[in-house]
Order: sequence, then C-alpha cells, then structure tokens
Amino acid sequence: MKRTAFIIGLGLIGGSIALAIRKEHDVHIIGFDIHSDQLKMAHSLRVIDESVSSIKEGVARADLIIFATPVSRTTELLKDLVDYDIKPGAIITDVGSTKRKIYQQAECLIEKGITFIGGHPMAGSHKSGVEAARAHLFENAYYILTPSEDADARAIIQLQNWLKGTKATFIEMTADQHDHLAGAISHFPHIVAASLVHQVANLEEKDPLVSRLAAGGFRDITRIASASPVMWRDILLQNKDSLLRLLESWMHEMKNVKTLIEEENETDIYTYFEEAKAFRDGLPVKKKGAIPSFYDLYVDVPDHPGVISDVTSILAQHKISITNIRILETREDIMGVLRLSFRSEEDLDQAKIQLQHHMYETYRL
Ligand SMILES: NC(=O)c1ccc[n+]([C@@H]2O[C@H](COP(=O)([O-])OP(=O)(O)OC[C@H]3O[C@@H](n4cnc5c(N)ncnc54)[C@H](O)[C@@H]3O)[C@@H](O)[C@H]2O)c1
Ligand SMILES: O=C(O)C(=O)C[C@]1(C(=O)O)C=C[C@@H](O)C=C1
Repeated sequence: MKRTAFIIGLGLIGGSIALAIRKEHDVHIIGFDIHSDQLKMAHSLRVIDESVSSIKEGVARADLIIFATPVSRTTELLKDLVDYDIKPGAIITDVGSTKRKIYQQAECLIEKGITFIGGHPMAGSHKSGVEAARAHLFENAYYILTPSEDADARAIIQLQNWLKGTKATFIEMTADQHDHLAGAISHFPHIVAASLVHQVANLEEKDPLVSRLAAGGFRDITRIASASPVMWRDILLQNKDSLLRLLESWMHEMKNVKTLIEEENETDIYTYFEEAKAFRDGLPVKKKGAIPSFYDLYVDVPDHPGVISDVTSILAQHKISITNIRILETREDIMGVLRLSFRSEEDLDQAKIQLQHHMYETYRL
C-alpha cells in the first residue's frame, strides 16, 4: 500500500516539497490550506492527490506530516497536535525559516514519544503561492535539520529519504544555532533590503525621478523586499533576540562607516570595500545557499542592435534553456552586461563554453 504524506500550507514551499517528494516516491499526497483557492489550485496542478477539510483528519492518515505554513501559524498548529491521533512511526517536520520557537512548541510532542524533526530548506524565492512551486527549487541548497539531542538516528535517515527528491544537502544543527546563523545571512539582510526601499520611497515624495533611476544595483540588493510580508513579519517576531543583537552591531558598523566618510579616510574606506569584496568573492558559488539564488552568468555585450538575439540564438542552437535574461547596463558606446539565469550548473557551464567560443566575455559573480 502507498505511503501517505500530508502537507499543511500549500504555498511556494509546501508545493515545492510535495513535488520533490512525488519525484522520488510512489506516494499519496494529501493537503490542507486555510485558503480554499490554494488548495484547489494545488489539486489541479497535481501537487496533491486529495484535500482534507481538517488538519486532524490528515494527521490521522499520514506517515509523514509537513508544516509549511508561516512560522507563527506552525507554532500554533503544533500545539493542537498533542490531542490528535497520530499513526505510530509517523514523522512530523516543518519547513519554517525560524527553528527555536517551533522546537520549543514541539517539545510536548517529543516528550510523548512522537517524532518531530525541525527542518529548513535554505532556498526559496520572493514569490508566494503554489503556482510558483517547483520540484527543483531546493536543488544544491542546504537543507537544515534540527533534531532533538536524543532523536532516533533512523528517523532522521527516514526523513532525509522522504526528502531526497529535493536534491538538497542535509546538515544538522541545534535550533538555537540555526536561528543565530539564519538571522545573519537571511533574516537581517531582509530588514536591510526593506529599509533601502523605504529610504528611496521617502525620497520619492520629494523627487519622483528617483524611482525611475533605481536600476541594476538597487534592484539586485532589494529583490527580496518583494517577498511575503506575512512570512517576514512572523520571522522577525520569532527571531527577535538574534535580530536585536544584529541590529546593534550593524548600527555600530554604520557609525564607523559614517566616521570614515566624515574624515574622508581614503585608505580605510578602500580597505572596507576591499575586505568585503574578498569575503564575498570567496563564498562558494556552486552551492545554492543564501547567495546566489540562481545559476547566473554575466556576459559583456557591445551596445548594438541584434546582440541579444545573437546570444539567445547561440544558446537555442545548443538547446540550452535560460530561465531569465536581464540587461544590467547599456549606455551609448559602453559595454553593457547581460545577466543570464539557468536552471542548473550544467546548463550554465555549457552556455559559458558556447558563448566564449563565439568570443563573448563571460563571468560569474
Ligand atoms: N519563501 C521562501 O523563500 C522560504 C524558504 C524556506 C522556508 N520558508 C518557510 O516556508 C513556510 C511557507 O512559506 P511560503 O513561502 O511557502 O509561503 P506561502 O505564502 O507561499 O505559503 C504559505 C501557505 O500557508 C497557508 N496557511 C497560512 N496559515 C495557515 C493555516 N493556519 N493552516 C493552513 N494553511 C495555512 C497559506 O494559505 C499559504 O498557502 C514559512 O514558514 C517560511 O518561513 C520560506
Ligand atoms: O531567494 C530568496 O528570495 C530568499 O529570500 C530565500 C531565503 C533566503 O534568505 O535565502 C529566504 C528565506 C528562507 O527561509 C530561505 C531562503
């Protein structure tokens, strides 16, 4: 008989996990979402096989239960689980971006002998909803698991086996360590991105030209500010302590930068950027972690008509698909830059070879 997976919250991540599970397992997937349109959409996209009208009903039938709701909802929903019938041997997990509060809430399940292993696939998008779900979303990403100290090693392996279709790399840590690290590389950058957008929005009231000028760099650094406000409100509230500490140290750092500019300290300003560049350039590019989110290749292109169709036709001739294309800069008589995004490392490598063969200068950041 087919095993059953139950996904609660059929948005971007719940949908992507369901698709990844289906890729590797002959499984019956049931789903629940408070928004009936998401549930219907998940059904018609074949993300789930069946919907249920309550969490209690799905939980009673499932071998694997995955909470893919915003983190504050997950904490609340876990509370109710203590009173529900759960199949012996069933594994419960979540995909939330914070881990400590969820783990604390799950402790009452763990004490009852129920297997709960917190999880966080470290990849995503600023898009929401099941329509944006993709089976390959987590390919090459880290998938953090936060099992309790005395968790059964076999259950951890079983969970990894359920999730092997994600093609992610599993890594274990405590919930506290997770929140500390995710605070620095994911949650805090989100606050910075939103604050930059606010700064420009405030300026726009005085000079509407500013948003028309907001191009490459501003758009790159603020992409994530387009993500779900519900999801990010919850993350900030659940990782309050780490974020307050990070804000303090950021403000201290900004004060130092302010002094460097006030003093026109050429040497130290240079060193500030040089050290940041060295660290950023040294980050692993092949791993999908916080950086980069996509397989991006940059191509220098002269600013003349037909160049974009030349690049795309070279790729088409070699059957290399691009998932996105963007012109980052074109000014008269100046080289422009094309940013091409690919689905996989292999596509990117092939594109690089073919474009270089046609004398295009390519590079990765
Ligand atoms: N978006 C990302 O980049 C990303 C990456 C990794 C992890 N996460 C985490 O994944 C979880 C889901 O995020 P998402 O991006 O898929 O959001 P989403 O908005 O696309 O999906 C969330 C879904 O949960 C449903 N939902 C909300 N409250 C519910 C409830 N009480 N019961 C049942 N369903 C409910 C919503 O209707 C929605 O369909 C969050 O905990 C988030 O922190 C997000
Ligand atoms: O790529 C993006 O849009 C993301 O913001 C993804 C991102 C991240 O910060 O890296 C966002 C939150 C998740 O918990 C995990 C991944």
